[in-house]
Amino acid sequence: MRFTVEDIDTSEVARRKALYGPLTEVVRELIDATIRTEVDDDTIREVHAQVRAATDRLRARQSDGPFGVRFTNDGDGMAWGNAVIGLRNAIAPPLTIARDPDGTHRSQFVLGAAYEGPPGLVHGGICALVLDQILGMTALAGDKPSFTGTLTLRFRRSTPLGPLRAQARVDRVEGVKTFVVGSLSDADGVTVEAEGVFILPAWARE
Ligand SMILES: CCCCCCCCCC(=O)SCCNC(=O)CCNC(=O)[C@H](O)C(C)(C)COP(=O)(O)OP(=O)(O)OC[C@H]1O[C@@H](n2cnc3c(N)ncnc32)[C@H](O)[C@@H]1OP(=O)(O)O
Repeated sequence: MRFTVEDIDTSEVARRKALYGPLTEVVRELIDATIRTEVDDDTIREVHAQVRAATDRLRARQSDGPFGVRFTNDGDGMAWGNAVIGLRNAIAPPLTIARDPDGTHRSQFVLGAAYEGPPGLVHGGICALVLDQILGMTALAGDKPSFTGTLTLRFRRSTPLGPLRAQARVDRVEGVKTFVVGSLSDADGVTVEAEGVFILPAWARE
């Protein structure tokens, strides 16, 4: 499992964020544009070649596998490949998740064309993805890892593409298990309710 420490300071983290963040954002836009474009065939072929060339340039030097979760010496996490919050992951919406003083976690975000399931609606698996992340981050206590054991969703009504909110809070802790509840909402209220059991895995127990 790729939890690693990188010997870098905050200014280097800031430099990398400023470098990679805009690249990821333009690729994210490219995904949306690829779905929605109605330009002519020749333009599609030209853009295909340009994207192919750009991809080949990036692949000239790359890591052997996924990004992993890296930490700085100060213990700051860099989950930059994460599918929901990753700074370097263009399929991540991305979510910025804030923690209230009482431990509740919240996020406001927009899900566009790349997350469609039924027409105009968010794919149910994407709802699960977002809720798994925010419930999982809510379950984390200190530097201990926490893995989703069971995630239960109730899709109360369809979730429209567009601006959304998610929130989560710890319901209770029983030994190595943290029970978290949360929801996904649009402007009219809750669309999906979630309950999760997050577990401190045996290999991380002292
Ligand atoms: C910045 C970084 C962001 C981090 C946020 C991450 C958010 C995303 C979270 C994820 O998506 S994690 C990836 C999806 N989950 C996994 O891949 C987990 C795969 N499963 C496992 O690794 C293990 O099965 C697991 C760690 C869940 C449990 O294995 P253990 O060997 O540690 O469990 P053990 O058998 O010791 O059981 C401990 C307790 O948990 C209970 N338990 C075990 N598996 C369970 C399960 N699946 N669901 C509910 N409860 C479970 C078990 O009954 C027992 O309860 P009691 O203490 O009351 O006896």
